[in-house]
Amino acid sequence: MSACEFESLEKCLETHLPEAEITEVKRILFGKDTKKLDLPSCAVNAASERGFELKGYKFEAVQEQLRPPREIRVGLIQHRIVLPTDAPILDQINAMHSRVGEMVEVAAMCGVNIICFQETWTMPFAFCTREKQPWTEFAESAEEGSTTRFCQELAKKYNMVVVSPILEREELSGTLWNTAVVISNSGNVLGKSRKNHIPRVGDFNESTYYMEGDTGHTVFQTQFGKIAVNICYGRHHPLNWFMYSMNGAEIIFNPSATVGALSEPMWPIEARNAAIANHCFTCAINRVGTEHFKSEFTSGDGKKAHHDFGHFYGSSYVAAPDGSRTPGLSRTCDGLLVVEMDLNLNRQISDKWSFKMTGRYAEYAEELTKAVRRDFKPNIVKE
Ligand SMILES: NC(=O)NCCC(=O)O
Repeated sequence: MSACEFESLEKCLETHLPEAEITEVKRILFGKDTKKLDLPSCAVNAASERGFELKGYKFEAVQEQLRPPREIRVGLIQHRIVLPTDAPILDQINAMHSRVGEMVEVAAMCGVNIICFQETWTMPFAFCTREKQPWTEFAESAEEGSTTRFCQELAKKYNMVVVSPILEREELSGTLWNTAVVISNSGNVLGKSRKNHIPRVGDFNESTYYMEGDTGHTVFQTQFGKIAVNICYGRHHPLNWFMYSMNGAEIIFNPSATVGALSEPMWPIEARNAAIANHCFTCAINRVGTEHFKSEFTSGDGKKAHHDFGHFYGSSYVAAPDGSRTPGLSRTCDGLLVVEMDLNLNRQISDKWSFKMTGRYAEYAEELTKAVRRDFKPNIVKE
């Protein structure tokens, strides 16, 4: 079986492990069991008719005496590109709008309050090619572009916060950015968060296209909680997660595009670890499928030129501050993951483990300030 045919680790465990052992294996691998959500049959039927996986889970918190529960639902959407990469650009964008639109409608049936799409969701992940044309033509204004307009309609129609990661062209300067547009459930653009860390690994030649973000670690106060967006490669940087959390994020989304050969063993660990370390929820989203490009490109490793990036392995999941996590969506199919969470869990776990309280931030800040200077001398004691 090839990597792009293997459906999921969870399915494999369930198929092959004895009944008596599966509960213990899952407890050790995934933490406290997440209950399955009872999703409405209209949503289940619509997902099946429209050919995508629909899964729902619930993280619970203790009922407090003084604070009411803060239960909300998030939706994560992963999908493959709809049309071939050489179809006319507008057709590709429109096809993606239509696919994601029908998935968001199902999310609305499931009572989702905040939805997040995958990184640069309106286009193929063409940055492997290093060609500027035609790929930069997918870039749009974060405030006025057709994709933002489309998401504003969805947000208003379904009373849903929409996190829409796109390739952004800044209107005035023409500069390109990798940006998540955050649209309030009122339909207004609340703001945008630009990708802070640009990969320089494998075929991820993104530095050819856009710059490191200049929006810092913005947190967006929505009606359903405080959210932030740490785009893809930023998940390898623990301090990036940390800074969103320092600014008060209760949920950090990680819209991504990454391939199996490169990052799959890291995928289940990084966002989950960030949830633990920062006493918050994290939501990791990855696209699916293999995208074929007309012109061949090389990977600078002496191997033959090729037409694709490899397999994007999906496996989107949500992690909670207590270290538990949902099962992932499939590695191969389009899917919608609906997760109910009580945001009170963040403070409950913070009170239990106290990582935030016990962090020696003033000391780290002082030492880091020295460490980034040219005249820095590492603190090493020698005999
Ligand atoms: N899109 C992106 O930043 N990918 C980089 C590779 C990875 O972080 O797995």
